[in-house]
Amino acid sequence: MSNVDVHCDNGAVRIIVRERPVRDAQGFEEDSSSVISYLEGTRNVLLADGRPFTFDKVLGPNASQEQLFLDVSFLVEKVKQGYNCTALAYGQTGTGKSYSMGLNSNACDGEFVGIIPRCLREILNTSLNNALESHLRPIELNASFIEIYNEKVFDLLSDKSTDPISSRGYKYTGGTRKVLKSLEDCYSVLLQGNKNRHVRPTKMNSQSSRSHAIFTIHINTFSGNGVLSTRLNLVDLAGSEGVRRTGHQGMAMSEGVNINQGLLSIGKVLQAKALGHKVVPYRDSVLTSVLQDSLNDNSYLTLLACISPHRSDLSETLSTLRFAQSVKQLKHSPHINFIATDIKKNRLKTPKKPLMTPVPAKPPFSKNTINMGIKVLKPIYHSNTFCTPSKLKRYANADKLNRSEIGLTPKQKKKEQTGLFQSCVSDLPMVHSKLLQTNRESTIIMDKSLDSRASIMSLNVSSSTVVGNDGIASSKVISYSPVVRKCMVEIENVMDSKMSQLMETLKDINKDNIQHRSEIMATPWPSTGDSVSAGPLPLALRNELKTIIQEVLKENVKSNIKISDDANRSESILLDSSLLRNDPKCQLFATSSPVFKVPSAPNKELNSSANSFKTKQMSLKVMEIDEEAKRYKTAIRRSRRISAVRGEVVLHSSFNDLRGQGCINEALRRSSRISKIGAQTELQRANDSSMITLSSMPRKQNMSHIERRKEKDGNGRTKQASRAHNNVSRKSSLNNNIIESYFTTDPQKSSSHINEKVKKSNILKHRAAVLNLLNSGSMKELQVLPQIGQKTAYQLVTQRTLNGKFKNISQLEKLTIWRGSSWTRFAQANLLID
Ligand SMILES: Nc1ncnc2c1ncn2[C@@H]1O[C@H](COP(=O)(O)OP(=O)(O)OP(=O)(O)O)[C@@H](O)[C@H]1O
Repeated sequence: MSNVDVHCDNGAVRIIVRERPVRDAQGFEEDSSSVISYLEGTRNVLLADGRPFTFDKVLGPNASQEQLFLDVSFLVEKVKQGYNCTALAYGQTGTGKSYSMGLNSNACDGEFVGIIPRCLREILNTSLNNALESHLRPIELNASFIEIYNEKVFDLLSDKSTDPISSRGYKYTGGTRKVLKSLEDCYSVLLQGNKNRHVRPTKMNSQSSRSHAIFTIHINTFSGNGVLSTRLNLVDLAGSEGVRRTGHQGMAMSEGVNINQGLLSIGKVLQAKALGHKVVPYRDSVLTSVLQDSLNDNSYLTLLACISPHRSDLSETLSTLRFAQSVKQLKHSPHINFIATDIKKNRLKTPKKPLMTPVPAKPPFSKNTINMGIKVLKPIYHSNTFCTPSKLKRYANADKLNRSEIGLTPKQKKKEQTGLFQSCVSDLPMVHSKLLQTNRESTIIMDKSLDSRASIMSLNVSSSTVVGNDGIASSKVISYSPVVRKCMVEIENVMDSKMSQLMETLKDINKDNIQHRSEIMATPWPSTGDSVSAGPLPLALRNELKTIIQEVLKENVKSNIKISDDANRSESILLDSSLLRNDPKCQLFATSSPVFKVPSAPNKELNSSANSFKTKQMSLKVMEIDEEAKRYKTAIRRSRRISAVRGEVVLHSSFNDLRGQGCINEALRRSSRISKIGAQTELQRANDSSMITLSSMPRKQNMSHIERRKEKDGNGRTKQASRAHNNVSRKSSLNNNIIESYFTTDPQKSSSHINEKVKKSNILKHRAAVLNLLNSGSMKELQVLPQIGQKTAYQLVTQRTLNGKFKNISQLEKLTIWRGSSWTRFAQANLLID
């Protein structure tokens, strides 16, 4: 058995096992034979009672302190490089931990000096050498010495070393630091700490350490603009011991328990780290919480496992060897602890972001601009302005503001206008390009005000659908703004004059071709939605056009079309000048813009008899029909309601007449809501004028319509059918009474001097009828009344069911169903209040 020099690797975690010499047989029986053996030729394998264990280095009982330090000295090198390092002495009591670490009584003398003084000496020599070589890298050495005794931290270098500085639950913030400038300082620190340490003689060791001692060498190396702050922790753990063998009692036994607890917790921490657990129980004991920085991954760790050669200590020896093997599983990856102190200096050295590129100053005028004494304005973006993203965004929005409401710049708008005119001209199939070229300048007189307005106003070109008299979409058309339409009227005028010239020319040439008119009429015209093909027209088509244009021109000459700048009057203007447009074959001018929302049927009527009416007469006629349509709509609505109540659809003759005149087209476009408002207005008007009956012509017609319908019901039905019908009509007789009450008064009387008594009695009758209807009518019947919708009817029926019939109007008014002015509107619409 010989001491084996084992080559150590440079791993972050290293395990060194040292066997102490055989103890003297004092006090208890000892077996002189050792249970530890070593394989020859190997330096890192030992056999404990025949069980092999492999470590980084195994030191036999004859290994000197110098040999041990050589295996540990690499930690000194790592500390000087800037890494945190920890040397941990672990083992059974009396196995030479304190001896190896150099914390026994004769620590500073001779060859028995342990690891701590040797490290101090090595580090101190290095710092002195560096100080001599260069003043740029001075080293600052400090030492702290604490112990953990009974789960309390004691500062061994403090004057009050007996007072704990921290205990379980309180964070350890560090002890007294002694500056180390010479070997004497180092020795004095060691002696002071050893003197204050808790030591008790035991059966196993005459100077048994009863605490875990932590000697820390703090090294601050100034490097450049920062400090390398590292520390070397040299830990002498208390020895594990069995109460039975040591024979401790009382305080000594409690010390042993705490010692074993600390060792157990450090074992748990190392095991958890070795197994890769995310949660490491550092706070299980004060020992592990103090050593947390030394046991983490950012540290070089060397474990010195001290074992006993005696068979009596075999179990403890095996336990220590197993613990050492588990620590070998740790994978540490330490890094240099550099603390930058000169922050300002570092900041200055930090590369700055390149400055934002300024927007080049754009001169407001070019260099060639002659200075006419005008004060040159400063550019908006001067050279000192940096073009930040927010500014760019703001300028982009400013550019958008210069655009028109349709998103076009003035230049783009002008371009669009030019293109529009060109397209209008090119799309006119009957206008030949040569005609426009001749005498154009003398004919076209574009108003400048129009031009300027066109540049200001938007083009507003949109497409929509033209709805025919039957309510079916007939064609898709394009609508333009009033300005564009005026311009198109100008083109019409030009075209008319050119057409007249053309007709005069063609009149003599193509007389024979007119005979083919019937064939041309059968030729299908392109639909409005299709693009009209440009190019030369067939001869037959031109002849047909000639006839149409001749007819139109006659009217145009008489109409004396004028263009007004008043955009509001563009409706009538375009109506008057739209003779070409009214022709179904000239659909280019067709439009569904609001301008052309006048009923189309009168236009048709006018078209059919265009030769017999003058333009002014046409306008008057249109206005008359339109007014009539407005007057008829109330009567139409009421007759339709009566029909709906009776469950039949009655088409009044006047209704058909209206349809023929195009008024029904207007009525169909109106929503029921507008109709209700109209009815309310109508009733309001009747109320204001103190006239119950409607004296106008449509009301008369409506009255006659109801009477005729009654006669028809009486004469045209069989007895059975009329009986069944009477059942139905009886139900809605109240409704009819209400509605007819509007018409029963003699119009002559109402128009002249109406009798107040008759008026009052009629109102009372009417109110009684309304009340009866509210008390007996169904939901559907109640909705016949103005201002009664589905919801109100439901609420009225509900109130009637819950509270009984309504006795009078005031009871009706007190219902909670009315919201806001709904009662007033309902009462006024039904003449329930004056
Ligand atoms: N390798 C060795 N060479 C010579 N003497 C040794 C060696 N190891 C230990 N000793 C001696 O054994 C005795 C006990 O050593 P030490 O106090 O260091 O044990 P320990 O492990 O620290 O015990 P404890 O844990 O109780 O403090 C000391 O007197 C010491 O001189």
